[in-house]
Amino acid sequence: MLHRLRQWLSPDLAIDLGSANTRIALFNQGIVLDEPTVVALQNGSRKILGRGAAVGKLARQMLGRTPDSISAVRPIRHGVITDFELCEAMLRHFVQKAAKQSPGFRPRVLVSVPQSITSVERRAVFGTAERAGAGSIYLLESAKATAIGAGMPISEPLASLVCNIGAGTTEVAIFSLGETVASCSTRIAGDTFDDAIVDWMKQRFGLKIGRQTAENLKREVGSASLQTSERATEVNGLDAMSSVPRKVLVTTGEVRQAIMAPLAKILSGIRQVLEQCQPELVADLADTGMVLAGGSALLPGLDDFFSEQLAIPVLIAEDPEQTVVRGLSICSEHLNEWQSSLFSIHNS
Ligand SMILES: Nc1ncnc2c1ncn2[C@@H]1O[C@H](COP(=O)(O)OP(=O)(O)OP(=O)(O)O)[C@@H](O)[C@H]1O
Repeated sequence: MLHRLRQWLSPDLAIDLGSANTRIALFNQGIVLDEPTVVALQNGSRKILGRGAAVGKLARQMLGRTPDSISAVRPIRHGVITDFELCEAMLRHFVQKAAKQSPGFRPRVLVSVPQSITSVERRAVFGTAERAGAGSIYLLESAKATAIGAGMPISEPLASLVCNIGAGTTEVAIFSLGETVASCSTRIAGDTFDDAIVDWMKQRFGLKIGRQTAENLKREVGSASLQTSERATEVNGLDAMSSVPRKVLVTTGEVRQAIMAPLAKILSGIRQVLEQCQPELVADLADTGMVLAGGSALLPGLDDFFSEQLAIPVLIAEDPEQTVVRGLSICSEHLNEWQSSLFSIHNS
């Protein structure tokens, strides 16, 4: 009864604070916010535009096409906070938007963090969440949140292999009996694919394009596998020599070539995780396979690519970009059960 009253006055929040997107789920209500992790500032100032409201979707519209007087900033890079002040202001805005809190009450929040986070970076997340209005704060590694969100049987004496490829980090882990048996966290993910496309367009076509155009190109015709049907799209850019606008036609095969180097690095990270494991557990994976999550799991053919290279089945989680926040949400509804997996601090 008391628990229900507290949830009514100040509902628990599960927050996936991602490099590209922030997602918030509320106790018993599911995902209530899904917005880009971006804030828009007046140039030369630290003030967020629109009296603090130019964050998320509104700020994203400004990214890449901002007038000279406005800059759009992502306060999280590779899964860790790089600009505390802006991250705090953004988070406060998102928390207020996600749930009405009764005066005097601070919500309990559960936030995902990369496995490779340092103790200093972890303290920064606690501090930022606290100043943004959180009461008790719990942190959970995003690989474990992914496995929970994907409904994997991580407490059983079986190997469960998960790979979450977001925008700024790739988190790979094998779980068995509730413990992390082997893991790897790299800063190669969707943003790296976009950078690789920018570089490749310059080398191959002598065309300069921005990151946003590269991301659109990846989403429109990108693929990781030869089995995906070939598509093509026209890309606008600036001629690298003459600086005049120019268009080129880019195909699926060309985007695949552009992102192959970062993809190979992610593959090598997964292989390293497999090598850290006992042969019996790795043998389980021939049946259980790997679950792929994170927004980059939406890249067509990524499951076929990993499946061919690793010779195990690969499944894409349902709504893969939401797997982490789903896992956090499940965890926040059963906090006692997952206590041993969490880092926490408590404020009144
Ligand atoms: N259809 C698609 N094809 C390829 N990539 C996609 C597609 N849709 C989204 N992405 C990529 O997914 C990434 C965003 O994923 P996600 O929202 O899981 O990241 P994040 O949680 O913000 O980042 P991180 O967990 O790394 O901090 C971006 O790089 C985006 O380009």
